[in-house]
Amino acid sequence: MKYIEFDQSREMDIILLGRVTIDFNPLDYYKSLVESETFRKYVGGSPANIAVGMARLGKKCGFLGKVSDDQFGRFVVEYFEKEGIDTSRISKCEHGEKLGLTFTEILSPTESSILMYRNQAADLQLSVADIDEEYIKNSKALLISGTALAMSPSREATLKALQFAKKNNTKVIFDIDYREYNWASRDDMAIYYSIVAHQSDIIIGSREEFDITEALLDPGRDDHTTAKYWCDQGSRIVVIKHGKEGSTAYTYDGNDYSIKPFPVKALKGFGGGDGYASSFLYGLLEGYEIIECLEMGSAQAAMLIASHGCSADMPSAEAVKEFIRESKEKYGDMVARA
Ligand SMILES: Nc1ncnc2c1ncn2[C@@H]1O[C@H](COP(=O)(O)OP(=O)(O)O)[C@@H](O)[C@H]1O
Ligand SMILES: O=C(O)C[C@@H](O)[C@H](O)C(=O)COP(=O)(O)O
Repeated sequence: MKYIEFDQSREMDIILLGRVTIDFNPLDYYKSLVESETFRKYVGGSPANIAVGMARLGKKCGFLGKVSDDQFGRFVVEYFEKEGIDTSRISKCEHGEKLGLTFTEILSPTESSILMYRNQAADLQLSVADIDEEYIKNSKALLISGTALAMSPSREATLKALQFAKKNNTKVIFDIDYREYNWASRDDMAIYYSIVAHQSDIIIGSREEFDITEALLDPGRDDHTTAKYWCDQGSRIVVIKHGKEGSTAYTYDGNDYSIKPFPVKALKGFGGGDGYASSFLYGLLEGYEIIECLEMGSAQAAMLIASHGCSADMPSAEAVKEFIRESKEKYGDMVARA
């Protein structure tokens, strides 16, 4: 059963809107950031990672974002171009705003944290003037990363993109992508997350992210109540992730499909979410059954957990499928059957 029908006549598969930044991941990991001395630089930011992920899987991606007018801004644009991502809607900041920087701390395979430098972050300078209807109309889907709603002018730009997507039947994917930085209050998060969630065809988030989104509605829901609420509001698929416990996709017809994480030798704790979104959405765009989308998402998430980088380590579709074949031989099926 296909839960979502994309307009296959459109040239672009997906536009990613929001944060593009730089990740600095320690090469001398398994110690604290206080002690780490050597870092490798990667393109970062959740929607940017997903753009690279989906481009490597073979999808035609475009990015709607803002970068600094300096060497780092050039680095990310050139990296995207090398990956075949359309950069025609990435513009430079004009008032000296700088790309956000993320220093990651990898204390152990299971304990990681991130430290973000996001004062006057370039990505949050995206403005309504940067959003044009034709671009959105030409894409099958638009992914909105929740952090883009944290501040003006990016907040209004995001809501403008959302309106054009709704008007033109461009499917809206909302990756709640909660990052505490740049938000003025929990109420602001609940207000803006829920505005977008109410209009999304697909919502992806962790339990904590749904709790934040629902804080002014009816806090304390369980997963089934959350999924039913958002599907009653018009969503076709609601994905709730539970880290190492696995994840479930709830569909508008009242069904749910669960997948366990693939066993893997973890290197770090982050990056899984972006790997997951890349393959899950790839599967949907390919017209796969939802359980196959989940299997690919969970597999790619595990591959990212085992890698040093996020964007740079995104695999090809063949590599994800090979990983699934090998894992199934060793460990059996990851589909959690009721
Ligand atoms: N240790 C792990 N081993 C294998 N897969 C994992 C591991 N931790 C997380 N994952 C996978 O990554 C996905 C996303 O992780 P999660 O922590 O839920 O989201 P996020 O990274 O966005 O915070 C999970 O649903 C799971 O499939
Ligand atoms: O999203 C960011 O700005 C930082 C990412 O580039 C980072 O590497 C990361 O934390 C990925 O996290 P996840 O995929 O949500 O686990």
